[in-house]
Amino acid sequence: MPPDVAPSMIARIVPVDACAGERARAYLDTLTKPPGSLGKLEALAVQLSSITGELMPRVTPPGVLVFAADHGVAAEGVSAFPQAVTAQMVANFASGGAAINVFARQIDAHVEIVDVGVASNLTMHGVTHAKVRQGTANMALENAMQPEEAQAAIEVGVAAVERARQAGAKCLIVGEMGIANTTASSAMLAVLAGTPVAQAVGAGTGINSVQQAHKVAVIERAIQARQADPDDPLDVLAKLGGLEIAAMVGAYLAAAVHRLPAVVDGFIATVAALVACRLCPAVRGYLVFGHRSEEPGHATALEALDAQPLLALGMRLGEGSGAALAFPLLQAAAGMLNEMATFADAGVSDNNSQ
Ligand SMILES: O=C(O)c1ccc[n+]([C@@H]2O[C@H](COP(=O)([O-])O)[C@@H](O)[C@H]2O)c1
Ligand SMILES: Cc1cc2nc[nH]c2cc1C
Repeated sequence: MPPDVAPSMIARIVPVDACAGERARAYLDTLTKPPGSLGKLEALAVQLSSITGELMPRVTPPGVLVFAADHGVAAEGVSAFPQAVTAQMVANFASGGAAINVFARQIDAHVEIVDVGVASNLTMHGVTHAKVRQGTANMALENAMQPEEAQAAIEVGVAAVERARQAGAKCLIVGEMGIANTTASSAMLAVLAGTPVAQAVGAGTGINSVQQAHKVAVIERAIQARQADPDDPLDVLAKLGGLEIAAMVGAYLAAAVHRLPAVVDGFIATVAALVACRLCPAVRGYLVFGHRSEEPGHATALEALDAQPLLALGMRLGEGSGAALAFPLLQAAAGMLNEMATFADAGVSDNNSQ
């Protein structure tokens, strides 16, 4: 059995640098604006300094990582779309036609699509082959993954961050694609946050209320049968999770190891972030929450992480789309620290001059 990747990563994570954050906070008040007038952007600038340890943090170029995998629980009829759409969308990502491709081009991001567990064999150009298995098992009938498979999928996420870093990425935008992964995420969230399943379940890709009641029943049955330990995030991940969700956990851990800001996307991404933060609470400081998804469980997941996302655009797509759209705000926050003139530089009277 391979050595557990999560503990070895966790040992390398240090909390964000609060002193660097304080220096940025003080410096912001010397810039040519009334103190605090850039609101949440100032808090974001402070966070970027505390993540990188630098008064003048850099977030460009960003790297987009999209992890794709299938879910055995799709066989229970919990999604509005057939399982084949996962592979079809991976092909669409590879040819540059998906929303994430468009948004990534707008921010000059390098994009890597990683097959961590798509059910069919993919051979197209532009997809990294890192398949751990051909989709998870149906969690209603058996554990979604073996613990070693979850570990291997975490390792896929770690390795992808390493490649993004080698390619020069200064900020990570992490996304996913996987038909039925809202079912896995809702099950994980219900166990990890101790909330009723009905509160963690939504329409995903667009199921109706009758189908949603069925989805709740499938998840309740799976939770009852799997008996995942709520105090053991890796147990929850392996028994109820997904391969792409595990890869995202690995990506967030690796971002923290390398002191890179990671922009969290929607519901599935936030549940993965919750696993990473339960494994290592110091990861939380490295995460910037891009948007609030329409998926109702997202509110519960965000609350569990005490997170307030930057945007709320009524989106529920996934792929990293909401995180990519939030990225220009990180650019603005970093740009403020790097480029704004101080009162002294610009010869502008500050509020202590009268
Ligand atoms: O990111 C979100 O908040 C989000 C909310 C609902 C659906 N999705 C996407 O839709 C797919 C999962 O939906 P479903 O209905 O198949 O479970 C998966 O590919 C996700 O990327 C994503
Ligand atoms: C078309 C489609 C695109 C997606 N992107 C992320 N999840 C998705 C689900 C569907 C169904």
